[in-house]
Amino acid sequence: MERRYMPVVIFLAAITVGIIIMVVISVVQNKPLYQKYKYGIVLDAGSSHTSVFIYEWPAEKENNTGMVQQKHTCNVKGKGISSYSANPQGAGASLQECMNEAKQKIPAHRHPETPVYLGATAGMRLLRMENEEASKKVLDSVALSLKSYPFSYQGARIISGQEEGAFGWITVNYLSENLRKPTGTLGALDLGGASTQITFVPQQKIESSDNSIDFRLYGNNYHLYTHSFLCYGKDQALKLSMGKKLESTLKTDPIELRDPCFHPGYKVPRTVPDVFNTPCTKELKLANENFLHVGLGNWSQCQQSIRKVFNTSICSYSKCSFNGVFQPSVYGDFGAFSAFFFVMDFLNLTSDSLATTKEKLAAYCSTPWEKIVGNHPKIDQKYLSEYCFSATYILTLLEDGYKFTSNNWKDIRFIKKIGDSDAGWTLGYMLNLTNMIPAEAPDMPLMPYGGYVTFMFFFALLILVLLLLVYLYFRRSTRTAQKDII
Ligand SMILES: O=c1[nH]cnc2c1ncn2[C@@H]1O[C@H](COP(=O)(O)OP(=O)(O)O)[C@@H](O)[C@H]1O
Ligand SMILES: [Ca+2]
Repeated sequence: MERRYMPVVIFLAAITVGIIIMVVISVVQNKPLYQKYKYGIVLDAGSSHTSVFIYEWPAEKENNTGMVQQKHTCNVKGKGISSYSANPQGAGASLQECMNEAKQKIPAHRHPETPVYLGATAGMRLLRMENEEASKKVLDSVALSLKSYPFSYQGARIISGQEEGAFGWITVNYLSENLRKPTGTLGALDLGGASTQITFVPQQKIESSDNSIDFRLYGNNYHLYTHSFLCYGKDQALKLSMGKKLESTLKTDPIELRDPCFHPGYKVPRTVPDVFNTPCTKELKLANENFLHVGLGNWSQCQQSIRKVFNTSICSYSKCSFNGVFQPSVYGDFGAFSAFFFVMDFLNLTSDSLATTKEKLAAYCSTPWEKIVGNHPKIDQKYLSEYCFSATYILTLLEDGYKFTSNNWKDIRFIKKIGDSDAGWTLGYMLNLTNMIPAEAPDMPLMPYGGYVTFMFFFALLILVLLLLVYLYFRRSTRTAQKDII
């Protein structure tokens, strides 16, 4: 081969190698060239109501953190499934409207592969304690209803308090993309109507095995503390607290229950079984079944009365939250969701110091009931009348129960959603059951997307320049050759 062609050969070889590198990188980087979405459905059968969550994720990226998003939610009309104990068929029927909506929201060709899970929480735990047969019938009824849809039915069951706490923790940390980073995680505080959960990575040893859960996620080990207090959701706690007041006052004053946790001017006739119709309160045999529930609107007396539902005098560990339950010192930031958020957000108390929160709440509780109703004509009066109690309960639970202080109060973030997805146990439950959180970290793309685009751009530019140089070189050498001939 003539020597003058050597540079051409080298240029061509360089170009070929360049093209091969570009093709290889683009194949590795863009394995899925177009995105297909997959779906999953979880029903949260809570004590007060049932919600249907539809999740969506890119089919090829299901093992990456933060990829699963909430696409849609539907609130089932009426009360929670545990309220159908006398009419179990009604429980299954109640789900129809939301399940039909799910059929509309998910593309038909995905229906057969879309898993459906139903998890029932504390309302059903209480019904199971009260009447196991009835709780089975209710679960059978919702199972039958869910099986009639074209989705892939994966079961309807009562989840444990530990699962409820741990999956809530997984949800908030998955959505905050904390799981693949060496940085800290977010503790999870969930307040329901019938139970409440606290879950976090503690700094101290976990002294009771009931409160300890271990996970290996994306190559990291997590040693979690979790506890679920049955009967300490806000609706059952109200019954506990009213029950205590009734026990001490009805004997002397059988007509009126004077309650500092309700607004002055609030007066509602109630019956004793209204308060004692749950396994959380002991049955009281009282001749007079009717009483008048009268509000006093006194925040500090309200807090005093709520403190009585927390037993802090027994503890067989180095430290306890309440009722003899082991709890290490709270550590790190916390996401407080569900009713923690609903109540504190309604009262605009999500971003003040603990002292200011107490001051504002005291003023709110002492506001006359008439004025509260006038200010919020559209809010359901049952919810409205209970916000003073609920917020006082939340402060007492967090401060006296879990031992948050004015110093770490700001570590509690009252949240409803992270991105488009609700904070709650449902997402974590689905991620776990579909094995979407691998124990080991999945392969990362070769380079971040921005770096990839820049790289490809400059590489393409380089090849263009090389082609230009080859062209110029050829033109010059042919001209020289022609001159030589002449
Ligand atoms: O808009 C609201 N304002 C106040 N409380 C609410 C609102 N929406 C839901 N809640 C309350 O949140 C709680 C949800 O509890 P859930 O039904 O999940 O019970 P569970 O988790 O104990 O089984 C209930 O006490 C319900 O009344
Ligand atoms: Ca709940």
